[in-house]
Amino acid sequence: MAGSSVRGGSNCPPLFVTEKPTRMARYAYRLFASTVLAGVLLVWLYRATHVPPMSSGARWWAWLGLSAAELWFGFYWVLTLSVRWSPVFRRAFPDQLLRRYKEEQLPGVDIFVCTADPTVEPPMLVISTVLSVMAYDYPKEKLNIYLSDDAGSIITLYALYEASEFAKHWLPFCNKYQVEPRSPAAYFGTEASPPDACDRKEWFSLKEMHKDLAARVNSVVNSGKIPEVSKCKLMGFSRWSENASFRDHPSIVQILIDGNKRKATDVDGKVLPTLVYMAREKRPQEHHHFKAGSLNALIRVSSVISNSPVIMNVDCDMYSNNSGSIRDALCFFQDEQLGQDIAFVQYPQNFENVVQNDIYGNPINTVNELDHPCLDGWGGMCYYGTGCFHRREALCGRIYSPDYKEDWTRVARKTEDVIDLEGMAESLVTCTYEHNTLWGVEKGVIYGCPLEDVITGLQIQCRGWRSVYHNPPRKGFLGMAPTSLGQILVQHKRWTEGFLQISLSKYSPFLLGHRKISLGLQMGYSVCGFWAANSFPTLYYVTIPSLCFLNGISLFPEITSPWFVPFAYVAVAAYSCSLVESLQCGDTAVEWWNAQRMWLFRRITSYLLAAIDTIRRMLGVTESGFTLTAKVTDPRALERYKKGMMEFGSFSVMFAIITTVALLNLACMMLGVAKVLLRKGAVSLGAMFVQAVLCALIVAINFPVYEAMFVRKDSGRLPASVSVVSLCIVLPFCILPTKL
Ligand SMILES: O=c1ccn([C@@H]2O[C@H](COP(=O)(O)OP(=O)(O)O[C@H]3O[C@H](CO)[C@@H](O)[C@H](O)[C@H]3O)[C@@H](O)[C@H]2O)c(=O)[nH]1
Ligand SMILES: [Mn+2]
Repeated sequence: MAGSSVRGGSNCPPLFVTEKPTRMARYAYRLFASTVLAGVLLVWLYRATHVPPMSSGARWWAWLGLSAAELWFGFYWVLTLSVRWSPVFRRAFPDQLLRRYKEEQLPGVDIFVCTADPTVEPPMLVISTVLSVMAYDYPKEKLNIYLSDDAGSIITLYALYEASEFAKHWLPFCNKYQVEPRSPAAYFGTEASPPDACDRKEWFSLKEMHKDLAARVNSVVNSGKIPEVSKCKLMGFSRWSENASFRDHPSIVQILIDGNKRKATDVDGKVLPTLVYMAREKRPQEHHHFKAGSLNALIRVSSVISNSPVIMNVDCDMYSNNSGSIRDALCFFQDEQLGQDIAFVQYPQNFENVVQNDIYGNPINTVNELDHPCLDGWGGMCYYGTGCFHRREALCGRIYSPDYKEDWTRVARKTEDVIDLEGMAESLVTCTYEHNTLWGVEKGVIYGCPLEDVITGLQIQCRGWRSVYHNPPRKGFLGMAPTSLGQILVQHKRWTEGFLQISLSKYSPFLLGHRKISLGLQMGYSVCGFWAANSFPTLYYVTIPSLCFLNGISLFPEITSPWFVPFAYVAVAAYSCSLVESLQCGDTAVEWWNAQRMWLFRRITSYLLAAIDTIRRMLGVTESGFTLTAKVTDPRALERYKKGMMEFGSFSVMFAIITTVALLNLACMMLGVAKVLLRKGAVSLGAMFVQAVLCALIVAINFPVYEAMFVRKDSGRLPASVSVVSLCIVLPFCILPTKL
């Protein structure tokens, strides 16, 4: 995509540029989209003008449902145009930044890492992330790292303490050899031997040191006991009482490295970044608001310790993969011409643990390479909760005004005395602190929604700020994608519920964003906002036409009819376009095919259950929660994942739905074809052609399900209980009246 630069003239060279696809490419896409739109309209027209007589009973009902489904799909497709319409691509020039600002003129940066459970999120994983962000290529005295531990676990503090010791060797090493990535686990995990530039002895001794660190931390994880020697070195350990627990403990803030102190130096005598451990107070009767609550606590704690104008946050499993990310992000904030109103810079989510041809279609390349650049094009990439740089003022509720001038070099520390400072910080993260304040409403991250991040970003944009999306060639962050079907579906259910809640609340992009953000952006948000609404039409489309096929009820135009053309055109055009996009964005054809399967599975399970649960919650039956996404997988399951085998294993309603749909279509296809051939000969297939193809495609895409059901013997296969339940549902449909 060759680009044209959009920027007015100025004296100093820009810190970033924005590129767009060529005008030709944009118009070609729009032309294509209008032909598809014409097809959609014709499909609607056909449905409206060929309604069967009501006396035809089943056919009439099936027709009605199908029309509604197609009406929705058409409408939804129009929404998705917003994330294809006008992508923009950003390029930052950190060298210019270096030339323009001296080190002491650069802003301080506060980095937040969140963890919530030392069993689901192993402390070694957490500290690898912490070490990767401590090692950013940025003046260390300007860098402050805060770890929020929602489990309030002494083991996590211990791991962090060990990390602070290891950092004294790791940071100078990274600096000396320009190491990438700077997560020691990721680095030593991929590099088997020292690169040429490295001193061999130094490299091996550091690797050994890291191995020892892992051994010490893991032994404490296993035993649950902190070694006495460490206890003497860090006062924080004495703060845990016998009866403190996950849900019931006081607030603890512990400054492990105080960057202000001269003695906090690495082995080369250079300053280290400030490192702070925080566990906010938890009491069983007080709602803690999950990750949103910890982020707000971190904002307050950091406000008395460093109060940097820039805040970055990552999930504990998302290490920094690019040591230049801070400088890149600052290029956007500090551009004199265009940076004024930028509230946050979001990096894409990329995953370290996905394999080639991932069976779950995990590499979300089209989302990262197309959807997000388009949101950016509308002036508002959304905030995704991790890998995002924020302007503190905007995050804390400031409304954008052109007169406002940021003081990038401000430093604020309430008191020099560390003990006082910790005490002060602790008083800001008690359970009652937020009572009757605007925290979670106007200030900080918004509460009450499983997608706190998206809603927060939207609110910031509605206050007049813009956001940008930055996707440099070397990925900024790498995280862990769930690698089992159940986990993925559950994660998507949480997201879908979150999006649906947003769409139905006063925070809906159409209400909150009315006249504040562009229509394109409102539509862009709604693409995810209406995920849940896709569930019912999709479920209908993958069951009813097949059942009708079995029963000889035709629902689509005959293959010889001119009305067949729009149906065929829309389907072929939409899918080939999606395939081409996917290939262009770097997916393989297999990945695309797998992603289509996951798309189907998510729609008939995660989206469906999310819709049902949201309705139940609106009726006051259930409360929302946050099921942590697993970060460790059973080694055998991991092997299977690498071999491209889908992981089922235990009973779940979601699996039962998937299997039922798969079995139903298999039965319909076999019985339906047999019937047509036996009774009427192949000629009569004409009226059923579309349904036969649809049914066959559903069968083809469900191949891994049949395999898991009938062929596989490993522990990840479909449990017999799921098969039995599905069979009981499908059987009656196969033997019941063939002429309804
Ligand atoms: O009570 C809680 C629950 C979670 N977390 C942290 O939140 C992060 C994200 O949780 P995870 O289980 O990994 O969820 P994912 O589904 O992987 O998270 C995605 O979706 C979330 C919203 O649902 C976003 O907040 C995340 O940034 C995004 O990566 C992790 O670091 C957790 O430690 C907390 O700090 N406190
Ligand atoms: Mn995660």
